Amino acid sequence: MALQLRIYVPPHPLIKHWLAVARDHGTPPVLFRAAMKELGRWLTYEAVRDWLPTVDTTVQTPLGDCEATFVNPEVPMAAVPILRAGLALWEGAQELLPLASVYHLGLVRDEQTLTPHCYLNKLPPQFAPQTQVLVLDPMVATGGSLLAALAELVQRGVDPALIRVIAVVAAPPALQALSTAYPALTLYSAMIDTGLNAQGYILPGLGDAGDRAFGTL
Ligand SMILES: O=P(O)(O)OC[C@H]1O[C@H](OP(=O)(O)OP(=O)(O)O)[C@H](O)[C@@H]1O
Ligand SMILES: O=c1cc[nH]c(=O)[nH]1
Ligand SMILES: [Mg+2]
Repeated sequence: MALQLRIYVPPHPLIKHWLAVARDHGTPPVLFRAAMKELGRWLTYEAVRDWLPTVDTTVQTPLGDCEATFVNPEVPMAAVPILRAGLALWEGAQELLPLASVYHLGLVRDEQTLTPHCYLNKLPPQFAPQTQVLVLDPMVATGGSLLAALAELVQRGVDPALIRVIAVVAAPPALQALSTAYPALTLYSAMIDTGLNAQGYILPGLGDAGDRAFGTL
């Protein structure tokens, strides 16, 4: 059977709540950052529930032996926040993935062409085999930035089937492009919105996530 992009919109009240806070145009940067942090936490919680590698063993409680399951620290785990706005999501995600190696990728869209320009690439030349990668990009609009990030990962040996993406708002043009280029990918998003405006912003979206997070409107 052919692979198909898997898109999950977790029906979680906390995700809905923090998305509403982030969308509200009156939300100041300090609260917007808090909302992105919470969205990063809960979307990651959902994204790793059947994905975090575990190892079964036994522990001794004060009263005796007990079967136990730990997160397996041997399996390589990487996180790739796409700057700037992905940093705000990572604030929450890092509390769930303290063992992940963090590789920052700085991408900014050209406002006219909407193509991404890379200004910082801290990815390693090659990832270890079987590395699981969580990519954090809050806005997936045209999908250009995410596609550029995925190309860098795959070029460095990452299996697309081992990549999970968390986003806050995704738009149909991006999902179409992702599904064609990376059918093995899995994406978790707080919401899928209707489309883009002429400037490439998601409608209704939440505006420019980077500017709102860092107060640079
Ligand atoms: O799907 P796309 O059309 O590529 O748009 C999505 C990108 O746009 C935003 O970044 P931006 O370029 O505004 O940089 P910033 O995070 O520094 O504001 C957002 O954080 C995504 O990375
Ligand atoms: O709506 C959008 C689209 C791209 N980048 C953003 O920050 N917001
Ligand atoms: Mg921006």
